[in-house]
Amino acid sequence: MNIKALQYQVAFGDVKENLTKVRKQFERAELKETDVVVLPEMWTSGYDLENIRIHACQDLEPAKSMISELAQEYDVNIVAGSVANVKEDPDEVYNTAFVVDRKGTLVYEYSKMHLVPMLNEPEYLAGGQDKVETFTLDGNTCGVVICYDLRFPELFRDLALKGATSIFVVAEWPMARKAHWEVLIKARAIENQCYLIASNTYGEIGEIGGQEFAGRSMIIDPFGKVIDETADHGDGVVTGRLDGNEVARIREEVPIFDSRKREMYHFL
Ligand SMILES: NC(=O)CCC(=O)C(=O)O
Repeated sequence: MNIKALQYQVAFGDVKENLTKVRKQFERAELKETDVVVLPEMWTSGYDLENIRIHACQDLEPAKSMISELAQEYDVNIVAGSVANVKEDPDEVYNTAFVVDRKGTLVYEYSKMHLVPMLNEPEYLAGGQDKVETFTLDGNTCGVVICYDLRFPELFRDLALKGATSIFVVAEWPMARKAHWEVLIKARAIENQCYLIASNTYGEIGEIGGQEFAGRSMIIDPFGKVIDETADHGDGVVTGRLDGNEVARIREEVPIFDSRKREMYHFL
């Protein structure tokens, strides 16, 4: 699969502007021969949590319809980052990631289970209750997690054991903890011997003195090598070709899945 993960600045609390921005990013990204496009976290609203109910999508709309149109127009699968989203209960807003295939069909949806205390998410958002599952894009088994989830290796192991060979991380990761971002993305790829594809936003977002985000979107191979990365600042696209045979080769060379001792891991 040929992947492009987009790095751009999400507009704070402006859903209309953010929908337009995504269209423009698609126009600029030169998507010929691309199989999957990846967007960052909370891309319709940013972290405007005080007004999140106003900005929230309802059952992923209007974001899903626009993404579905783009998928068909460009003939690509889209790991559509995440959006603030209301489901049945109008009082609960989730941070929901979703994925559509080339036909524009929704193939997967996941609401962030680990809410970030450092960004006040638990005060404004509801935590997702569904277990993460894999989904298939062009015959490849994939998983998606959202930003702070990166700190929970159990989640990644669960996806790897369910067969994921590529895991997408959609993020608005702050500059204050950039060093963790870089190390953890690589660690999750190495320990699960799979591709990690991470899309982050960058720059100061919010009112004056708002949160600064770290950029540095990346694609890492199953041996931990950086295939491509962006700078900390500025719009950019990371590009990589993912090869299922490479995952199998690395897993044979360093056979950690065979060496696991499940019965010894008392916390499981
Ligand atoms: N948007 C996020 O989940 C940020 C996570 C974060 O700030 C951290 O893990 O550190």
